[in-house]
Amino acid sequence: MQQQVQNIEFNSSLNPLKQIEVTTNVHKFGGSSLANAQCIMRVVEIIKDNATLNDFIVVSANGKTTDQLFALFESTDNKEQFTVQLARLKNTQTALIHELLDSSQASKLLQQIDEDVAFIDSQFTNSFKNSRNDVLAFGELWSARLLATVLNQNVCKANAIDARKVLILDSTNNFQLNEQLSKQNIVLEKSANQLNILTGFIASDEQGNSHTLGRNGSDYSATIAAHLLNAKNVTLWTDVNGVYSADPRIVNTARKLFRLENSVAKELGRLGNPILHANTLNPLTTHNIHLNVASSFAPQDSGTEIGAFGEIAKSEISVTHNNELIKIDSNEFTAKILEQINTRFQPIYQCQNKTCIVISQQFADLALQYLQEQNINLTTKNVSLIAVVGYQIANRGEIKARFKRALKHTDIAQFVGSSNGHSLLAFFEHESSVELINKVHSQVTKDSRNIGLVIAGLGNIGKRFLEMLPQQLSRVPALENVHLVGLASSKQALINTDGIEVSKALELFQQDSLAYDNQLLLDWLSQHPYDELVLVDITPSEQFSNLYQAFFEQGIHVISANKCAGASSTATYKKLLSTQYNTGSQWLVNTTVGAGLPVNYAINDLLNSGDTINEVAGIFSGTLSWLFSNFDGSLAFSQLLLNALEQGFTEPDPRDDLSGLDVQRKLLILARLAGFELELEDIDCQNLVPNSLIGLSVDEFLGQVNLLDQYFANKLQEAQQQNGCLRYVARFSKTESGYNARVGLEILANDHAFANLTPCDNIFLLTTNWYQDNPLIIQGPGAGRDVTAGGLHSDLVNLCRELAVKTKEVEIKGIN
Ligand SMILES: NC(=O)C1=CN([C@@H]2O[C@H](COP(=O)(O)OP(=O)(O)OC[C@H]3O[C@@H](n4cnc5c(N)ncnc54)[C@H](O)[C@@H]3O)[C@@H](O)[C@H]2O)C=CC1
Ligand SMILES: N[C@@H](CC=O)C(=O)O
Repeated sequence: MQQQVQNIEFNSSLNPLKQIEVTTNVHKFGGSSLANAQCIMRVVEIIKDNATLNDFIVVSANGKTTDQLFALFESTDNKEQFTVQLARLKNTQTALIHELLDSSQASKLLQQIDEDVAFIDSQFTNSFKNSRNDVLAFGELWSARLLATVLNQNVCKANAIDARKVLILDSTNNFQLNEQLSKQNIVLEKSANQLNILTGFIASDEQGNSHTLGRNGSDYSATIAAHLLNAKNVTLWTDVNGVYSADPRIVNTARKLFRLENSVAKELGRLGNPILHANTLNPLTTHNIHLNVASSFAPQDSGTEIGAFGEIAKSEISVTHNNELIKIDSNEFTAKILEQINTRFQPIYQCQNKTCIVISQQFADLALQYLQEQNINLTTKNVSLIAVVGYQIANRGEIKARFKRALKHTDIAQFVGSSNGHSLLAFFEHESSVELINKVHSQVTKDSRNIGLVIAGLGNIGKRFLEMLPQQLSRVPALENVHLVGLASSKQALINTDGIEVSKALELFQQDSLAYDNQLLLDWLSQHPYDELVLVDITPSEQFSNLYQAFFEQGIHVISANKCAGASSTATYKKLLSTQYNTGSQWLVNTTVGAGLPVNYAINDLLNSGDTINEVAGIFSGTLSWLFSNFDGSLAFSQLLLNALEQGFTEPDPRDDLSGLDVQRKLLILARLAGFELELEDIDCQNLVPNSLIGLSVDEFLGQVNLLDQYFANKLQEAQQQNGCLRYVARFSKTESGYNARVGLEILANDHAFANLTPCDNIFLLTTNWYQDNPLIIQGPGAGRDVTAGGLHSDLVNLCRELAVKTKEVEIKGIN
């Protein structure tokens, strides 16, 4: 959370950014994010929403400017072509300036552009001999100056910094960063209480010569700056909304990886991942700096976070491929040559016997030139790579086996594990086909998605659900990627994005849980780093069920034992269903009626198969079933009620059973499921709680529970006089004009189907078009710890099966 600090001066006439002290964050915007005036204004909005004063903003050149600057060097023998290209560059910049700035702000920048263009023009005559990097630097310089001026005009004070005054490379040490000098410089150059806009991509040496940090070097500039500034976060704002489990342009089941372990991200970069470049992560490893990849086109999406994470993030697997590699074989590599290759050309692979290396084609010319100078005999070959990457994946036998299975019948040239253990590499002497990459991805990831599980309510049923969880997770394949990440009671919550050890969950909850309120819970849930989040509501709380709307809006799936939302007003219920439908979140409510009995599923199946429900009747309360089956006068009614409470059948407040409210809610849930629209009040309900016991607390009620006894003794006598028995019955039937619905105490004949249940059993009698004369009956225990917790587990498995086949259309700006 960002820290608010008072008393820092800022230009109050402008829309101020949040002001913070101490921590600096670095935001880097790539060329496509700054391609035109609209993009730049979008970046300004992102900065307003996400940056704080004293942050560093690192920029690439606008759009294709760097490509166009490179193109100038190809026209050194054609002045006419050169002039046209230079004019195009100038026009792009002047148009941006005019579009974005007031005339007073624009004039200074326009004058600078004129001077810069004149300088570039002057270099044509000497074929850019010594000024190549100076010319390339203009891309980032223009971009930084423009953004700083736009921010000054619209948001807050901003200061453009030429990175050549800051980042100094050591010409005596392979042009490595001179850290000490660069650190001093960045402190000197940065302006306090302003935004500092640093040019990406460029640096200089001690003599003041300009250098570039290679293609995509701006990411590297950003992480270097973060390292020098001891920053907390670096966000790479780009045109994709994260790192995917494979290139989403060719693998349409690729899923976004919300969190990547540092070493895995580094390995992806090393192997040529198009988003994480090889050098980018190097400066981050010494401090605990978080790196985020996010889309400037969809800033509200959560991107990929890279850092030191625990087991869940470490279990992520991805597939990367690279068709632009070159394999160099030689028996004459010496240790010294290999060392040079390692430092200068970032080899992807080096064979154990040191007779071959594989490097990216990007370095091929330079590497071959270097090897020629060493006078060694070698052969070269173009190769391609498919790599499976994951934390210590080389030690995960089952992944290796699946990868090999996918490669069966291919003419693979070599299959090896990387020396760091984080990747398995398959090399081919031809381009890897799209089909093969898809096959490998599907085999090794099994298209699985990480599912976070949050349990709210750790009482009677919640505890049992939790007890059953370890065995379920290890036994049921559909739950393979389910991770317990949150626990909540009414006042305390424990949230751990790295997962809560299931076998010690209650213990950890007792030790580490913190006080929370609904807003805090919602804030956390809205930022969860999982593909899917499932919340199991095992509370009796209406107030908690009021959060469902927000859960569904965020795409969170809900499994309810809590009946409040299912029995809420028609308006609320309909809104929940439509939100849930629109966001694709699922809502499973099987245990709200009949505990683990599959009555909800049966009604759904009948409707899906074209049947119509005409009547629903039965005994829907385990507690009332148990009480009236056992109530023969030998024990007082109150004594039996306390026994039911003890056995976990009753609601937390047993008056919810006795009042009929629980049965009324269940009948409403079933009637709605059957397609009828009605309110709770439309169901006639007989309340068995005398007025004198209604307003009391649960404890007070239990203290005076014997006040129930006389009434029920009388009722029992009445039933016995009629040769019948007492049962609390729910009845719903369709009529010509609508429906009849009531729940209440009835005297039934002793041979009635509802009269001969095992105590605690529920019975549901469904009369439908197809089950007309001989209604469908579902009967069995309808309350209790095991059957209810078991029913919730059944919902969880069904939900996870459904989620496993869910494939999301990958939406990436600039791609589709
Ligand atoms: N007992 C049974 O056989 C069945 C129960 N159910 C339902 O299961 C739910 C739980 O029942 P029990 O475990 O018996 O209740 P309980 O009273 O033993 O436990 C309820 C738990 O919910 C927590 N809680 C209450 N308000 C909360 C809130 N606002 N936020 C987070 N947590 C909150 C409490 O701290 C407690 O941990 C109820 O909705 C009940 O209707 C459903 C089917 C069968
Ligand atoms: N109290 C309820 C519990 C299940 O919903 C019952 O007794 O049926």
